[in-house]
Amino acid sequence: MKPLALFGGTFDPIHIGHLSVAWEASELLDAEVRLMPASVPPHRSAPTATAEQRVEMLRAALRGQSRLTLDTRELDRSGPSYTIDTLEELREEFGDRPLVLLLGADAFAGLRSWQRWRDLFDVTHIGVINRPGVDTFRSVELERAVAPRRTDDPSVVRSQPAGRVIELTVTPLEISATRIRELLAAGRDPRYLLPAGLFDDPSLLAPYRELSSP
Ligand SMILES: Nc1ncnc2c1ncn2[C@@H]1O[C@H](COP(=O)(O)OP(=O)(O)OP(=O)(O)O)[C@@H](O)[C@H]1O
Ligand SMILES: O=C(O)c1ccc[n+]([C@@H]2O[C@H](COP(=O)([O-])O)[C@@H](O)[C@H]2O)c1
Repeated sequence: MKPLALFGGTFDPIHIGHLSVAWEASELLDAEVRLMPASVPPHRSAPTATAEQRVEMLRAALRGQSRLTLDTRELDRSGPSYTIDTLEELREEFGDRPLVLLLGADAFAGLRSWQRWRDLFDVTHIGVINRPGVDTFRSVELERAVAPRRTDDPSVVRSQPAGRVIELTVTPLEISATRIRELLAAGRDPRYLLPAGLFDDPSLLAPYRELSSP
């Protein structure tokens, strides 16, 4: 069955790195991929842009293609957007369809500090995406914990609803939202690090440009 993959993030703002790795993950898994903005991202300070502003940027970024779509369900909940709550809700909705939680290697490295992290494997597979400068299995404890679940075969992921960890090797792109916020705050114009749609409406990037205003 065609898997449904969820790529959660703060997307403050969405950048070309997110889009490119999500696109390649969708090809590698032959999956439908949804970008899923966190309303209140756990484990980090409040984003610069509001949830509504981040969703507007995502809409602008995703325009003109249909492979990647938007899932705003986390905006309907108050409090921290714990992934386990979201995935349990998705499991209820999608029955036995394979679900894959896509995580960049840096996000995956912190998995053991997540809310009820072990329960995630009851409801989803995890697809780990390489990221420049991050050793995907740098934590021996995490490597040991997931070793029995690892596979490099997408057909295994397609044949069961949850419980496996698959490494997805994508074109590495050293782009981060932190760097983009710094550039915008410095009055720079990171045109080719951001999707073109974000430049169509000047109000979309205003929250970051305002950081440099006196
Ligand atoms: N260039 C990239 N390559 C691979 N994965 C990425 C890349 N950028 C972001 N991700 C992944 O996308 C998800 C959402 O990331 P997030 O929205 O926090 O972006 P970020 O660029 O890491 O932001 P920030 O710099 O603000 O921490 C995470 O799983 C993260 O690991
Ligand atoms: O559920 C948790 O405890 C948890 C802890 C940290 C991060 N997450 C999720 O991981 C995704 C990436 O987070 P971030 O902070 O790198 O944008 C995003 O969907 C977050 O909601 C989830």
